[in-house]
Formats: sequence, structure tokens, C-alpha cells
Amino acid sequence: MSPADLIVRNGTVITMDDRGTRIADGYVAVNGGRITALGPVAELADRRAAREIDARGGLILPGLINTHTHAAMSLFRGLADDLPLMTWLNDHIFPAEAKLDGAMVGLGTRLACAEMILAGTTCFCDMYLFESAVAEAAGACGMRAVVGEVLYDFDSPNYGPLERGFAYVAEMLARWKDDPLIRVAVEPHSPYLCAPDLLQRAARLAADHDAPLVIHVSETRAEVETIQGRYNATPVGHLAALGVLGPNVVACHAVVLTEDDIDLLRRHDVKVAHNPESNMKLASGVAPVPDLLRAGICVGLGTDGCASNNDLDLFSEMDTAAKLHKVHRLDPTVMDAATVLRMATCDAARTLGLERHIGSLEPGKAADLIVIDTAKPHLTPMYDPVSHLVYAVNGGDVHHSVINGQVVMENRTLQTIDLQAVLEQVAAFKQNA
Ligand SMILES: CSC[C@H]1O[C@@H](n2cnc3c(O)ncnc32)[C@H](O)[C@@H]1O
Ligand SMILES: [Zn+2]
Repeated sequence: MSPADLIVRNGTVITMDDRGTRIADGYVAVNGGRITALGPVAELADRRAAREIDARGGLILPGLINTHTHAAMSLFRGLADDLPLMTWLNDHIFPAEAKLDGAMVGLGTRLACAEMILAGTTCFCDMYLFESAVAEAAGACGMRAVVGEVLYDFDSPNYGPLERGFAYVAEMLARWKDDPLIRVAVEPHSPYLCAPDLLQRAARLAADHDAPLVIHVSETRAEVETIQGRYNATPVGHLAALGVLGPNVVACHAVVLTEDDIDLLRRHDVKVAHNPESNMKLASGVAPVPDLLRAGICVGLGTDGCASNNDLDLFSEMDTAAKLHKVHRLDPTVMDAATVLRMATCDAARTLGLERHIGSLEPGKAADLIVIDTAKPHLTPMYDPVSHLVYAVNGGDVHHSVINGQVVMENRTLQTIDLQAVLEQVAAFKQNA
């Protein structure tokens, strides 16, 4: 057996591999950031590693992956509630964002990373301003992230005119090229804030760098009407006509879709980031996720930013996703627990093009894993771990978290973030806002 610098033992391992392998009383061995072996604890005999984590009969599973967020919007949690998307954005969020700088975005990202790690998320896909600060902050927290500076038609509080935005993204692509935790994406905001030229140039840049292209698409009826009025096409039809759609595209939201749109998404192998709580809070609508899944489209789960959710807990997001579609379709069989858990793990990895690296516990993959403490009243008895993970576990039940082999939370204590300092700095930010 190969050497291990970390062994996580004594838990039920939910691998999320293609065969749905589960190992009762199992272990995961890690070396150099990667999983080297997993199996029943009995196989280990008296083997020990320099660092050991005792899962104490709990669950060991891949870290959850947030396929769409704006991490630093943690600074704006609760700033403007109970509004429709365009009023929320134009009258409240954009003015607040105009005052941001890189240090503030770094702070908001550290706050978000603390919240995410404490709730079992080990990777997030971000779109925001001052995204270099997001990458720096996430890396310093030991968090895995796909990061992308937002591109749109107007001047940005970060880079100024669009031309400098493309230069900024190119620099980021070069700077983080071989980083073990950070991957850079190209992220035009949406078809309604990006001219056709911008969208096509962004798609070329993403293709040239084999990078994801992340974009808000068909989030609301108002957006669809705007795009219909401008281009006589749906947002998806518009992107298809521009040649922007492809397997590296992550369409965030995808709420208001026609059958033709779904067919286009399928034919171009576009991935969808589903954000049910944000869509509910902004009253954007219900994404046709059961239809997307039936069409064979890969769907990952996201929280969107903290100002439209208002938290980053993917466990509650899974619960919401499972229940929202049941009540919407009046059918309790849609979006079963196993499907929803895949949307937060292996399918989320596929959404971001990271399926060779993360999303399941398998030898050779990065050691991104979490341990759930199940010795709790609300998790007892346990007939089916997958049922519990979707319908009963909450973020506070995550006991340990490992990212790329580094223990970032042990016994619910963050190892890479000075939480007290972050909380104090965010309180000071709010005082001055
Ligand atoms: C500057 S990065 C992204 C940009 O998008 C804004 N935003 C946050 N949530 C949404 C959403 O659901 N739809 C559209 N735009 C959104 C965010 O505030 C940033 O300005
Ligand atoms: Zn968003």
C-alpha cells in the first residue's frame, strides 16, 4: 500500500463515483493532496498516517461544489431584500458595488470562504469585480475556486473600460495557469449587459485557454423580453446564433426556457448552474430542471450571491432544490435525493469542467472531502445516508473539511482563516458603508 500523509477513517464513505459505491466503516487515504486509496477500515490493519481524522461513525463524502456565486457579496447580505431582480440590481447592488475596492472584495471573499468551509463547500465558481483579490483570498484560505472577472458593456469599478477588462482576464489566465486550487474562467455578465461583439470575443478567449465561459442566461421573463426586443431571439437562441454556446459554457440560472432553448443547450452540451433559493427570493421563477435532466443536460447547484439567498449553505440549497421542483410539478418523484446530491458533487464538478479532479472520492482525484457528524437527534435514526444528506443534514453538521489534502477545518474549527479577525473587519466595513 502506498504511503499516506492523512487518513480519514471510521465513517461510511459515500464516494459519488459512477457506480454509487458506498463503504461502511471505511477510510480514505491521502498523499500529496490526492486520494491514494479507500476501502473498509479492516484493510488498514495497523497502518497509521502522520495525520489522522476519526469520522466516529459519521459520513465521509466529497466536498460540495458551489457552481455559481458572487462570494464577496457576503458583504451585502441583507442589504436589500424583497425586491425583483432589476430593482435590486440597479437601485441597490450596483451603487453599493461602485464603492468597492480589491481589499474589500478580498475581505468579503474570506468571509464567504469561512461560511462555505463551515458548511461543507470545498470549491466555488465565482463571478465578481476585483477577481484577482478573490483568487488571492480563496487561495490563502486553502479553498478551491473557479474565478472570473465580470465583463460588461459599461466601465467597471475595477478595470475601467472593457478593453482593460480583457487585458485583466488575460493576465489572470496567465497568473493562475498552473495553480493547484485556482482556475480562471471568462465571465461575460449576461446577454443583456454584453454586446454581441463582447460575447464572441469572450467565447474565443475561453476557447483559446480551454477555460469555462460563465454567464447569466434567461434568469427572468424581463430579460427574455429585452433580448427578444433587441435581437428577435431568446437569450439562448441569441447566444447560439453568435456561436457562443459549447461544452465549456456554464449557463447560470436558465429559468425562462423554451423547448427549443433546451434543445439548443443539449445539442451544444452546455452546462447549467441552478440557483433555486436566489430564483425564489427574487421571484425570477422556477428553472425547468427536471426537463433539463431528462434532456441529458448536466446541472450543477449554486447559491448565487449572499445578497439574493441570503447564505452560502449548499445543504439547505439541496433541500430547497429537491422540494421546489416537487411542489412545482405536483410530483414527489421528481428530483429524488440521489439526483440532487449529484448536482452538488459529481455533476457540479462536470458543470465546471473539473470532473477529472474533484466531485467524487476515487484514487487519483484531489482529496477534497468532508466529514458529517451524524450523532445528533435530527440525524437519528439513519435508514439512508443520501436521504439525510439532502433532507436532514445542515451546514452546521459538517465536522471536518479537507481541500487538496489540507485540513481546513477540524472539529468545526477553521484552520486557515482567522475567523474573529474577519468578523471584526466586516463589522468595520459595515460601519463605514
Ligand atoms: C460584477 S460581478 C456580477 C454582477 O452580477 C450581479 N449579480 C448578482 N446576482 C445576480 C443575478 O442573480 N443576476 C444578475 N446579476 C447578478 C452582481 O451584483 C455583480 O454586479
Ligand atoms: Zn449570479
